[in-house]
Amino acid sequence: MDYQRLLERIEADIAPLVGSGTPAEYIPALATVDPAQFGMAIADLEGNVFGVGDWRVPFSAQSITKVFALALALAEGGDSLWERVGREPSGNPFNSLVQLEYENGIPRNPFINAGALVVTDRLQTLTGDASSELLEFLREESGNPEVGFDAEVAASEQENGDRNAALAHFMASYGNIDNPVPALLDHYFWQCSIEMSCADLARAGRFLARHGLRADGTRLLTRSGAKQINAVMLTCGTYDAAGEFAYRVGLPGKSGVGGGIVAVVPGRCTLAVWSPGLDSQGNSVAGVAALDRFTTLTGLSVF
Ligand SMILES: NC(=O)CC[C@H](N)C(=O)O
Repeated sequence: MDYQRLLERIEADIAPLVGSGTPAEYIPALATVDPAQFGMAIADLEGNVFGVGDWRVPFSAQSITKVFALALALAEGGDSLWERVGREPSGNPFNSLVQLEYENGIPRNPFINAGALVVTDRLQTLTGDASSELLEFLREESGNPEVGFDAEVAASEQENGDRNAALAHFMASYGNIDNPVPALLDHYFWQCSIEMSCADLARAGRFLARHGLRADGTRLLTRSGAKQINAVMLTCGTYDAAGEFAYRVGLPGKSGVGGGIVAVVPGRCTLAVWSPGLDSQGNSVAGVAALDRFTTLTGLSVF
């Protein structure tokens, strides 16, 4: 398949949508990003990367990092993580508190903030330095040693982090957080602040398309483990829009409020798209439309 021509067609098709929606306003450092940007990249399993638009521009990966943190926590600590976090869609906004009390401090899934805090807590216990471990992993998988934290975004999240702090303290009251909450929040905010381009993210996500094999050919996850993460991405990766995303795109995907989305075609390729304007559920308007075009034009969905 000529991925380059395909990407150019998609870019032209969705051009009218670039700039629609609004960048995340609750994190001030993200609110000022120019919404009129769009990039998209495809990394195939032979090592090629194709891209259009702003595909080499680093942006705030935000919740996309939750997939990589989950993969690491499962690879290093095994399935006991699932005793502390579920695998069901929440049907609620990503930063919602409402289910936690009547579900005894067990978050619905690892991709809403509450669940991601549990995953980072687990990774912190396993490694002693969750955010640095994650950064190192992302550098290795993307092949880009320049991937780094954005200190301004991390500080902005910390200063406006009451909701995440509330989630973490509330889960700690149920015994579902092992580390001191301030240290956990620190690692979580640094994790969310990691800056990557579409090219970096498409490369870094290839282990999900390669059934668990890392960039260097070693195994991170079993074939079944990779399938399981892809399945949770499909059902929970875009929060309370996961049903709509599956309907339109038909691929496992994980979004972030920086406007990025990573999607996986198992056995074939990984896609990353970025455009900062978000819809009301926190997913990139032009990004979802571009992935919708991709599966519509190619038939490469999991269905
Ligand atoms: N959906 C997201 O990307 C949310 C991540 C953001 N850092 C938060 O914790 O609120």
